[in-house]
Amino acid sequence: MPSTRVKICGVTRPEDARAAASAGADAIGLVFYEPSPRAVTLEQARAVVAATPAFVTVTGLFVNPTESEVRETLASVALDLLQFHGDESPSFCDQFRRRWMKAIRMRDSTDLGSAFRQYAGGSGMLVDAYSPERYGGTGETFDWSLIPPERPMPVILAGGLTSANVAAAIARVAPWGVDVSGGVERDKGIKDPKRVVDFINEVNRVGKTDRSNAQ
Ligand SMILES: O=C(O)c1ccccc1N[C@@H]1O[C@H](COP(=O)(O)O)[C@@H](O)[C@H]1O
Repeated sequence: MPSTRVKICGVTRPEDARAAASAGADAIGLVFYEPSPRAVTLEQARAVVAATPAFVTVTGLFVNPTESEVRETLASVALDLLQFHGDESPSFCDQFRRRWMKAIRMRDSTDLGSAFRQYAGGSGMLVDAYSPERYGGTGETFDWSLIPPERPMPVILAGGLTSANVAAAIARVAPWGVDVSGGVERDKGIKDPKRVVDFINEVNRVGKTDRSNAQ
């Protein structure tokens, strides 16, 4: 039985990528969205990628980018997976010949079943907390019962996760993976190695005995 996968998002420094990989992260995330305090330049992104070992998936996070922004980033940074965290359409996400996942910001009225159908071409669906002020990285959780048990694709749970609540989240949602940013930081954009280790240890403690739903 596979353990729940872990992505450490908002990495800005090579040493944080190395620490995440050593702690057992399956993926890291680079934020290409300038308003974010975790945004990286292309140069920073290349340095992080160079420090990331094989078999750790490098994810590029975008919020309502233009097509040329994504293409220019792909031409310059070796990304394995694209994460679209804004209002991108399925055809926009699908045009880069790269695996991608759509982030859905959950509110009480969100119909996740419809989102699964719309974004069926993705490699997964990331579910995050809704905020009227920000597109993500809010550090807020949401009502996990909004995620239905039937899932046609892997679900990655995000939003306000920490080592203190990730076990409960996995027990409740049984996601394919979890994604964390603020919950493992020392300062915005600077990861805390101990928090990263504590988070991944907690996932591994409970994740192996749970139903890690691939679907
Ligand atoms: O990290 C950001 O600054 C960010 C900005 C815009 C969109 C998404 C962003 N981060 C993603 O948000 C979720 C939840 O983050 P947190 O753990 O609550 O801090 C996660 O997927 C981040 O990758």
